[in-house]
Amino acid sequence: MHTLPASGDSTHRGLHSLKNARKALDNEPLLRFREAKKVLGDVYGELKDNVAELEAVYGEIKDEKIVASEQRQEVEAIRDSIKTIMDTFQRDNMKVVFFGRTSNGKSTTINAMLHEKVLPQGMGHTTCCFLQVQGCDEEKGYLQLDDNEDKKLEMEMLSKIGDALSNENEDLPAMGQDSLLKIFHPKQTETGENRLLQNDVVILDSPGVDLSPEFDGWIDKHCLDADVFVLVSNAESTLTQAEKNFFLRVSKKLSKPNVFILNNRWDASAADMDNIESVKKQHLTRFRQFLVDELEVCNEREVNDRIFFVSAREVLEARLKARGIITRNYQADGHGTRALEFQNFERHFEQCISKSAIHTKFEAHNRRAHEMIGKMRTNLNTVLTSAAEQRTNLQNTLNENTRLFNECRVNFSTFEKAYREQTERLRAEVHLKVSADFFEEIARLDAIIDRFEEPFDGSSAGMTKYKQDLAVFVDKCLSSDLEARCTGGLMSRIWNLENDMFQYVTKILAEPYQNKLEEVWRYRAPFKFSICVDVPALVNDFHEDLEFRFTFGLHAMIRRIIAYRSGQPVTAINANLLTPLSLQKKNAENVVRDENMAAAAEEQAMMTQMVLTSAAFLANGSLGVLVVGGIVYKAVGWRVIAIGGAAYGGLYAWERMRWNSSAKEQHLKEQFRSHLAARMQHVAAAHTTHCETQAIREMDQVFDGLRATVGGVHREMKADLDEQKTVIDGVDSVIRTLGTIKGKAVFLLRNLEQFASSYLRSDSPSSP
Ligand SMILES: Nc1nc2c(ncn2[C@@H]2O[C@H](COP(=O)(O)OP(=O)(O)OP(=O)(O)O)[C@@H](O)[C@H]2O)c(=O)[nH]1
Repeated sequence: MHTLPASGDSTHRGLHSLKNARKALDNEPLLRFREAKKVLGDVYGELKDNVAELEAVYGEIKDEKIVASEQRQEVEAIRDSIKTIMDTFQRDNMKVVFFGRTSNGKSTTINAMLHEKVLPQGMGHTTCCFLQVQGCDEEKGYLQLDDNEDKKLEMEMLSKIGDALSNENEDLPAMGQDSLLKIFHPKQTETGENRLLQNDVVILDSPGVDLSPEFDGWIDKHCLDADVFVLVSNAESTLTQAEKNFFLRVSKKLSKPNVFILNNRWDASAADMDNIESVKKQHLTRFRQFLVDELEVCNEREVNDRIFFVSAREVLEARLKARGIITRNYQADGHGTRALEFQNFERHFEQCISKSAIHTKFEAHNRRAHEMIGKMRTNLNTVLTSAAEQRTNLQNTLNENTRLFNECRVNFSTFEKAYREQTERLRAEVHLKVSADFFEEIARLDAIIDRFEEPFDGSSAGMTKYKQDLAVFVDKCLSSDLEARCTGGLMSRIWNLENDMFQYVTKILAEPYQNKLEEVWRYRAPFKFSICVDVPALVNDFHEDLEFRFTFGLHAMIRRIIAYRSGQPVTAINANLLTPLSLQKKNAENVVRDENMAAAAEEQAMMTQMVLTSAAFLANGSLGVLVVGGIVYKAVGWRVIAIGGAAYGGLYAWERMRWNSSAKEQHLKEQFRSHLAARMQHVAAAHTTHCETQAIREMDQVFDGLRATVGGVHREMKADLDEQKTVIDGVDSVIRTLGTIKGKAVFLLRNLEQFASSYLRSDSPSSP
């Protein structure tokens, strides 16, 4: 017995096993069915895996543009069809139906073919319903009623249920003639393997056709899937009309059924040696006529392999004896020839049933598999086309976005360069404007100071407070004036510049990102210069000089010279210049406040000393004075000297007369203005730089804000690009996977073609 791997065994998938075993299998037609079943089962198994893989791939693709619901549903439908076919596939078998009149020996023939007494037989026994024998993997056989598949009955019940004459079957379920009782007989028994059952052959025994049969019902219920019909006739009589009628109905319902005719009980004719050949000839003529002309199921050449003269009883008993079940067997003359004829029948029967079953069962499955693979390929092609289109779209979008991204980066660096140039230009403008405003404001100082109307108090404390208040007042006026001038003059310029920057950056950003910029821009406060002149600090070293001092007096002159030489306001020069330095140091608290001022005081003292020394030199050198006086006297005459002296004295008297409180206030204000103006000129450069810094800082802030936003946008764009690349990679991988599945489908198609040529083509060994 040849053993084949069980159907669905993946390690033996493919057709190669077939080729290797081809020769052996040609002699074992029943194995061909199993092998074909296995090969096609493997194809279906692979198709199922393929569809499952495809379904999983579709499941992962969320994009409806690639896989439309129509394609998904189609794959699900293919998956369900495969499952249904595979389920029926497992049940596919080779079916033979035995017909004939009562007691012609159908049961005996079946038992002989099974090498075992499976069905009850005997003269006293009449089969009353359809009995179907099929193999089971269990060790012990059992019965099953067709309409109650869940219930297993004991094998011992068989003779009671199947026997119409039994008295004990009254309490058993009523079995109509067309009802079916399934007999599951172990494929493997203690005495060996049952070849037919092992190879998926199902045998159906029928009630006698002479028992008022309902042919149509029988055929519809039990015979539509039959591969072979065996008519067991009695060699001692001829074919009855009932037998003929049955097969005429069969050949009407099934196109070209495979019919074998067994002339059973041929042993009974053995005694009549003289007539045997003429009887056989007579039978043959009738049967040929019936098969070829009436039924038209075979031609003259084939019919010889369809009619056999046998003795089922002899064969059965011989086989039972061979297995040691009985000790004596029935044999009549010529039993050897009949035994050979029976074997001949079995060989032809096996070839016929195998070929027929392969065709009827697997041709349809093969065609369905073709259709499903075709559908799957069309489905795959649709999805592949959509995927390719989607990929092109994605790639175009990616290219466009990459171009926008690069363009945006280049534009921003161009913008940055332009921004640097603009800021430098703005710096120059701020410099010009602020310094001009500042100097204008210095020029307007007397007007500001004149607006200060606090009553003037000449006392020392009153003076200090007056000066402090004046400083605060001027500071306030100056700061607000300068702020208003500078901001007013530059605000629109700065705002325009900022707006231009915003507009430019808006333009270089792609549309979806523009609103981000607007959000940043919307909450920006307008620019304003913050100006702090700090007048109190500037007039910190201011020392008013309200002593009456004649304009052309020595003291005033020295101070003016020192102020001129040191580049400081005259009011910053100590009033007590002629007081010795050692004495001044005792009042150091008031005069020298810090190291700088100490250094200034020391410098002033040195200058005073120098001027005084020069004056003393002139005064003390009497000879020099006399010489100079003489020269002057000689040059201009006494009248001019007298007029000069009178003018000098007159000037002194006039100035002395005008020296009152109001004059002091005016003097103080004038001194304050002049001191402040000089100080402000000193700090003008620092002030301008401070304003420039503010303007530049403002611009930098705006630029930084824009850069941060653009940077964020760039990061976002980059992330988008990366994501798009990932999506494209995903689509690529889908296309690759689908390509692989498509390749597998093509391979499966080839397998199906090969299957068809090996099993289904008319010139294949299995073809009928
Ligand atoms: N001499 C002889 N007797 C046979 C032969 N075949 C069957 N018989 C006998 O005929 C009788 C009836 O055989 P079955 O096999 O029960 O006949 P059946 O066609 O199954 O009858 P039903 O079950 O009633 O339809 C049995 O006693 C068999 O021993 C044969 O070839 N030669």
